[in-house]
Amino acid sequence: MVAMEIYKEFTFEAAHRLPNVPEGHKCARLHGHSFYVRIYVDGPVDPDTGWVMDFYELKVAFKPILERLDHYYLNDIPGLENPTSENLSRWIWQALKPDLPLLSKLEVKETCTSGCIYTGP
Ligand SMILES: Nc1nc2c(c(=O)[nH]1)N=C([C@H](O)[C@H](O)COP(=O)(O)OP(=O)(O)OP(=O)(O)O)CN2
Ligand SMILES: [Zn+2]
Repeated sequence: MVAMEIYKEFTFEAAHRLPNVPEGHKCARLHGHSFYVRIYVDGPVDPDTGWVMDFYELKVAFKPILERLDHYYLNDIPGLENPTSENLSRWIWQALKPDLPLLSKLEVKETCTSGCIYTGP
């Protein structure tokens, strides 16, 4: 059976500040981003359906997590007191993996030019 990696993209808006940056760093100030998240799952292509899993199921799995992030101040969310891209990636992974066992990788971008790729655990 052929294995493939598929993905789905999401965006959300949120505010944050980075509490542990050096004095005078611009990211210590409150600011916001249009965050971009790409969720990957890896698995065998079912010969009957022709897919690894339905993209819709991926959307359903991520929805409750998205709702915890969208239009919130990330620093207020338990586990995201220091909401760097790296910490946000790990936080999403830990929240999503139990409901999405085929999760293989995720990307978080906070600007057009800056982001993080995480492969767990
Ligand atoms: N390794 C990390 N470095 C930085 C993070 C991070 O999460 N991980 N975060 C920030 C800030 O949140 C900042 O908002 C984004 O940084 P930066 O790429 O410098 O943003 P710019 O808008 O200035 O990007 P340019 O495209 O270079 O204008 C900082 N560092
Ligand atoms: Zn930022």
